[in-house]
Amino acid sequence: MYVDLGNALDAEPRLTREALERLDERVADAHDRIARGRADAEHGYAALNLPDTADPDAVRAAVSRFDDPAAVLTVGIGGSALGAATLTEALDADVDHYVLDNVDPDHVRALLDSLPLADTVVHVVSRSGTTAETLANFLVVREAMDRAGVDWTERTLVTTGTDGNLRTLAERHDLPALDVPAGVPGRFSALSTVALPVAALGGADLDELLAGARAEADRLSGSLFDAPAYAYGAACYALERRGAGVNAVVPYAESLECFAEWFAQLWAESLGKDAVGQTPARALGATDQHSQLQLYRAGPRDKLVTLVRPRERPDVPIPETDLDGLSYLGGGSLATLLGAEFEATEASLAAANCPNVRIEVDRIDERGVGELLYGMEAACVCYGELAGVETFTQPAVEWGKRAARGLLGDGDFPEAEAVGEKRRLLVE
Ligand SMILES: O=P(O)(O)OC[C@H]1O[C@H](O)[C@H](O)[C@@H](O)[C@@H]1O
Repeated sequence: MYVDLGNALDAEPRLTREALERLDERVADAHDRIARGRADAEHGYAALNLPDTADPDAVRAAVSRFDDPAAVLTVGIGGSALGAATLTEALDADVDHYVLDNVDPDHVRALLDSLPLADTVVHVVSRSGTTAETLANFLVVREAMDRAGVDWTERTLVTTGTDGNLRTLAERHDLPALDVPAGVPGRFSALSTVALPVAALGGADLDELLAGARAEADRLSGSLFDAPAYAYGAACYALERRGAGVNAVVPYAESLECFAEWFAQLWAESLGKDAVGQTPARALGATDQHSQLQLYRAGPRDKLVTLVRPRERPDVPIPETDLDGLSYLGGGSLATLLGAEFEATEASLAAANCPNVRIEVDRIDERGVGELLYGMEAACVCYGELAGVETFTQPAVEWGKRAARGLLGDGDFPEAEAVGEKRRLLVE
């Protein structure tokens, strides 16, 4: 992964090279802390060991029972869904991958009605094994398979923690089950049993994916000027401290659209604590140049824009045309056009003093995606260390989960009482 911070300097909010150099001492401390956490496989830090601890053979063995399915349905939410969706989209999986992460009844019904259930693998994923949306959706999927005369126990793979409802269910029905590795929070689990099975079913080379991640891990060092992941994490932290409370992530590749969604969870849940954090915004280049860019360039000076692209990509030629006005396009190519749009946007932000960072990988392939996902995770952990937040918890999310469980009658949760205290100013 390549990180170019040039356009993040001396813009507004103002971050200087000298400030980054001063911050580098703290990056060295952060690196020591991260290295210690990894060595002791502490909760959260263990995720940064996945390039070495993940077992691609076990994943391949677990999916080998499913013979060339037409579709894979991931039933999971948040970190139990976004990593898988990111991988299959980025790597152009050779299987139709669907994700059931929401419990909107219309959507669930329509999706299940459209799936070839007899030829679909259901991968149900929940680290805790208790997430209401996931468990409810799985019960609905099971019943739909029953009704379609499909033996769901033959079509289901489970990934979960050592206990919880999903583990009980897997044991009761003797379902094949993979363990979520210990110490790996959901949003850091893309390179584990959580997302690798669907990537394997889609024909991805898991070894190359992990090799890419390992290459990025090997670049971690005690200076942000030598470690791309830390360069990004530290620059984001420093810019946020100076007022860049928004981080707009703009991949210039359709196949990385979901990556931006994955990044949003990683950044928001990990760093949004103690009144710090950077709000992730999602956009897609070049499409959103024609919608959101106006705000990024000319709106409040509270933003960092992160531009992401591969250095090489397959191309499509643009046919010659005899229309004079289009002669600058004819004979060119779509990749050249997209590259020009990327550089024009970058320059336009810089000209307006909007800090922006360029992140590149060589190609959007297993290696590049492994580097990118690992790099962003390490960047996030570095930012968390610098900000002094608990990167690997999500107490604010848990609050809402308890309130919902209380409302649904799953126990006595004081948080549920807040629902009855809702204030109203209803305008009809
Ligand atoms: O994997 P699960 O335990 O079902 O959790 C799924 C998701 O739910 C929660 O709300 C957490 O905030 C997320 O970090 C997590 O990824």
